[in-house]
Amino acid sequence: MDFFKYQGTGNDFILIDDRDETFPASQERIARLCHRRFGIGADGLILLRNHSEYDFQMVYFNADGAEGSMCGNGGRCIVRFAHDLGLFEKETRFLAVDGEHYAVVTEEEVSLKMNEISGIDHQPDYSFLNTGSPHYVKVVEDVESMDVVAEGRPVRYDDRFAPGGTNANFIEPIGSNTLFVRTYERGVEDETYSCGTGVTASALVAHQQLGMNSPVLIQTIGGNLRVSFEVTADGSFNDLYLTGPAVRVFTGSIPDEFLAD
Ligand SMILES: N[C@@H](CCC[C@H](N)C(=O)O)C(=O)O
Repeated sequence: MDFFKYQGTGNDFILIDDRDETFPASQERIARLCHRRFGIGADGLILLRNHSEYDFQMVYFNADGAEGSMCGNGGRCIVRFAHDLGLFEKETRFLAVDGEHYAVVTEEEVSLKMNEISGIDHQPDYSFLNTGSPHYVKVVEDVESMDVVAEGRPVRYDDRFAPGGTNANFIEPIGSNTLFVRTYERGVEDETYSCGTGVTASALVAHQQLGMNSPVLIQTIGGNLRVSFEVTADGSFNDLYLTGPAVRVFTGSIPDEFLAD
């Protein structure tokens, strides 16, 4: 079976064209394919399937092999994949676990529309919101030198976010409208180079807590993204877009023994 590897600002994914629905999805198999020593290596695996009302459907699994909530960078990567497969020309609508998404591609970038966000829970030392996946966001000093795994893992498993847990983002303003964001990702159980739903959450928190305006520019370990949005009269965020590069990095074939039971 063929596979494709894409990355969006260093958040990397195995993409499978599963329009014939023959991929034998199991948690153990997907975790093995995502393993960086015993498999292909990736932060997640994404199936592209047919859907009668959309250009395609995205089915996302975290690196631990469990089906996940929405993945923003994965969403941008599957849009690039669908474009490479010739499923649309410039604009697309597809279905993901959190509903319909619209996206537009250029040569350099994929811009993905995220769902409207109605509220952010601001606590004294952190904020929490769901941008398709749950995100804790904390403003810190010197984010580049902090130990994201040591700080993020206890938050990910904290009782306040049980039973599902949360992703944990640490953000620092590095310009009037620019943030540096680092993320501990649930389901990868490590820091990733970038997290699209996390970056989106971070930009909205930065708007409310740090006075940043749309578009908020984001630096991650894996590259640059930007988040644009409109704020409605009731304080919700709509016309929310996550924009940045999404690139095919290689193609290959999964040996039959990996796919056999
Ligand atoms: N990398 C993702 C987030 C994927 C979901 C996350 N690991 C979770 O389980 O909440 C992104 O780019 O948004």
